[in-house]
Amino acid sequence: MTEHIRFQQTESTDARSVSEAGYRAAMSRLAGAVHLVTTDGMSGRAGFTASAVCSVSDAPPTLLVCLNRTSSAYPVFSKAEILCVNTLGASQRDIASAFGGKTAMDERFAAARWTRLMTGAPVLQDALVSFDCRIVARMPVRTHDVLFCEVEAVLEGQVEDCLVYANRTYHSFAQPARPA
Ligand SMILES: NC(=O)C1=CN([C@@H]2O[C@H](COP(=O)(O)OP(=O)(O)OC[C@H]3O[C@@H](n4cnc5c(N)ncnc54)[C@H](O)[C@@H]3O)[C@@H](O)[C@H]2O)C=CC1
Ligand SMILES: Cc1cc2nc3c(=O)[nH]c(=O)nc-3n(C[C@H](O)[C@H](O)[C@H](O)COP(=O)(O)O)c2cc1C
Repeated sequence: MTEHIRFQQTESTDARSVSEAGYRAAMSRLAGAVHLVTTDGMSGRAGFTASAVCSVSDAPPTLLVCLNRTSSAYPVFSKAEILCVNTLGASQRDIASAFGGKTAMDERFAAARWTRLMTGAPVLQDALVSFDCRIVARMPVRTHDVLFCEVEAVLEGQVEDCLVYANRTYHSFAQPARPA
């Protein structure tokens, strides 16, 4: 059962010093990993490209995903109990674009090959790493829902360069070798 957490909205002031466009321009300077967030089940199949993904806790392993409520994927995710966060490698920017909006859901999923782990959520074959999750809590914050997800299984793919999103474009980042 998903826990619904209430967010205390603070009073908005009319005289905002930072505009939406100014905030987005500032955020575009941050480099981040690119993920496909996917789900499948009674509520349907859906997926979207996401950069707003963050580790919350390692005990139990928990991450969060921020999903805009205007997204075409939202109606499905609002009822979903499971999801998979598939972190992309540098060779997967076409899949990132397909899931980045304005493409029909069936067409998005046809652009890649899929498998499953524990929960039944779609796991992208050849992802850099996939986190198979159960959604344990939701918090609506402003325009987005924050989904808190407990990680039930992890699949690490072949080591390749990471896909990075920065300055509104995709880049490759060489995965440093792991210390012995
Ligand atoms: N967190 C989110 O919801 C994100 C949404 N996007 C969406 O993808 C599309 C392409 O974006 P860009 O080419 O990067 O240009 P952009 O100027 O729309 O976004 C620049 C940066 O601002 C942030 N951002 C953008 N829209 C946001 C939103 N609605 N809520 C919170 N943060 C947001 C992200 O960090 C993004 O990398 C846009 O429609 C954008 O809204 C992109 C990145 C993150
Ligand atoms: C690089 C990138 C990162 C994105 N990150 C997020 C995100 O973290 N959360 C989100 O709700 N939308 C994010 N989006 C936007 C969604 O992928 C996209 O809007 C979504 O697929 C909905 O589009 P649609 O309504 O046409 O389906 C991102 C888009 C791109 C290109």
